[in-house]
This record gives sequence, structure tokens and C-alpha cells, in this order.
Amino acid sequence: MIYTVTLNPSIDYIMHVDAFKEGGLNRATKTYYYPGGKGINVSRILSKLDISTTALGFIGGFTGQFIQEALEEAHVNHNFINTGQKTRINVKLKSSDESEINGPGPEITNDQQHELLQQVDQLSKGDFLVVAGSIPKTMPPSFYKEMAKRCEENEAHFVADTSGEALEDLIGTKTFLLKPNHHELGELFQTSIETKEDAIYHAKKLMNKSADNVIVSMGGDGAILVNHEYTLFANVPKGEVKNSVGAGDSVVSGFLAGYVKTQNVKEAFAYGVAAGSATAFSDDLAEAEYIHELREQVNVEVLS
Ligand SMILES: Nc1ncnc2c1ncn2[C@@H]1O[C@H](COP(=O)(O)OP(=O)(O)OP(=O)(O)O)[C@@H](O)[C@H]1O
Ligand SMILES: O=P(O)(O)OC[C@@]1(O)O[C@H](CO)[C@@H](O)[C@@H]1O
Repeated sequence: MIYTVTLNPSIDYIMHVDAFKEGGLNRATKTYYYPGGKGINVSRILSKLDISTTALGFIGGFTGQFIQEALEEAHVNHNFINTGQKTRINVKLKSSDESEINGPGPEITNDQQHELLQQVDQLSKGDFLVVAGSIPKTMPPSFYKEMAKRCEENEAHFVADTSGEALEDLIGTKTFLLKPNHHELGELFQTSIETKEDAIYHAKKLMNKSADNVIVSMGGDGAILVNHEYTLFANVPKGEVKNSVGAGDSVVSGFLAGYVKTQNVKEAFAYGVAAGSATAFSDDLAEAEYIHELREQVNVEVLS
């Protein structure tokens, strides 16, 4: 089973506005509501790809109720802890540019944190736990590391798509996959990543003997994967980028779906990149058929 954790889920409220004017009255031409948060997105795509998944995390209020109902409609299992406070709404404004306003999220008590850790303790050997997204301010940045340690004890695979202090904290902790984008990797090592060589050098530093695989996505410039056997580069398919929300989450889902189906890291990597681009070229998260179609356009090169 692949479990995902979203500590700070959201309703993603997508607003399309022609020629947005700051400080003026703008009227949206189209609006959409989606269940959001990075872990939830990973679960939604896995489910589209017929991979069994359960979404965990904290949820509450009418917004939390909406998310649970939307996940049920999409046949995504969930087992959230109720915070008794409203889950946030994140605004994604699509005009000539994409702008995002993400809410802060609720306070999570020590008891609620403990309850989530107890759920993680129930994982079995071979399960996957994917943690992705921001950590609410009332929780320690080391919370992901605590979950990773518990996964190691249970022989479950730990996967993280995070940045900043939470990512730094995972260096030296056993993980199956880390997936920063090149900006997040640069920020971690206080540098700017301009080339794939820069990305490879710093991905290896992040891998630091304890991560099995590190993927660094570089938007339209492709992606690299390093592990203890080889270094790979994947191109991205060509297309019109419509939506970056959830593209990074799609890379993680595609990789895991490919890995669970084939046990082959190269194939999983190609599938992850195809899934990322399929979402980037769609209005919402990608559909399975489109991911399969784009997979044919992704070539994985073994660099060393
Ligand atoms: N211009 C593009 N052309 C094709 N694919 C793209 C493009 N931009 C992004 N993608 C796809 O989306 C994936 C993730 O993009 P990116 O590297 O920007 O990660 P991210 O910043 O984590 O994503 P997100 O914007 O969802 O947070 C890429 O690996 C690629 O598959
Ligand atoms: O505020 P966070 O937790 O960093 O990111 C949350 C978020 O922007 O990430 C997802 C896309 O990756 C969206 O569904 C959601 O709104």
C-alpha cells in the first residue's frame, strides 16, 4: 500500500481571470474547486493509475468535508485526523501569469501529532509513505524525519517531496526517494543550480549514502535521477504548459506507480517525468491515458 501524508491539505480554488488588474475589481471567467495539498495530489494520481493508496493527514471543517467527499468520488481511500478547525483554501490565480496564495493552515495539537505517528507505526514491510507539502507552523520541522525513522524501523519505504529545513533534516536519514526541484536543491546548498551538472553534483550531496534515489526536476529543462548505481537524465515532452499546480507531485506519483509496476528505476523515472508533463499540459492533474501517451516521448539517458 502507498500511504500519503498531507499535514496541511487545501481546497485549491482555481480562478481564471482575463488580464488580472491588481487593486481593481476583477471578474473570473471560470472557477474550479479541487481537493489539494501535495500528498493528496499524489494519492489522486496514483488512484487514476490504479495503484492502491490511502491519504493520511489533518483535516477539518466544511472545507475538510469537501475534500473527503471529493476523494471518495475519485475512489481514493483516506483516514484523516480531524482537527476541528477549517482546512485552508489556496487560491490559484490564472491570468497571463500563474499566481498562488496559500493559506497558513490550522494549529495541530501534540495529541493530534501523536495520533498520526501511531498511524505511521502501523505500516508494514514494503509499504510506502509519501510525505509532501508544507509543515504547519505549530509542528516541528523535524516531524518528517520522525516519520522517516519510524518507517525505517518497520522496513517501509519513505518518500519526501519537501524543501527548506524539513529537507535538510532528512540528510543522513534513510529514505527511498527525495524529489526537490532545482530551486529547492539550490536553496538547500545556498547556491543556484543552472545546469544539469550542478544538479547532479548537489543531488549526490543530498543523497549522502542514506537516500536510495534523488530526483531533481528542472521544469522544462528535464530531470536528473541519481542513485548508488547510476546517474540518469530525462528530457521532457513538448507541449503547451497550462498548469504547474501538481506537476511536481505528479512526478512522484508517476515514479512510484512505475516502480510498483516494474521494479525498474529507469522506467519509473521516465514514467514520473511523463506524469509531470502530462499535468503541466492539463487543466487539473493528468489523466492516466495522457501519461501513457507522453511516456513515449521521454528518453532516459544513462550519464554514468
Ligand atoms: N515547460 C515544461 N515542459 C514540459 N514539462 C514540464 C514543463 N515544466 C514542468 N514540466 C513537468 O513538470 C515536472 C515538475 O516541474 P518542476 O520541475 O517545475 O517541479 P516542481 O516545482 O516541483 O513542480 P510544481 O510547480 O508542481 O511545484 C517536470 O519534471 C516536468 O515533467
Ligand atoms: O503550501 P504547500 O503545502 O507547500 O503547498 C500546497 C499546494 O500549493 O501544493 C499543491 C501543488 O503541489 C497544491 O494542491 C496546494 O495548494
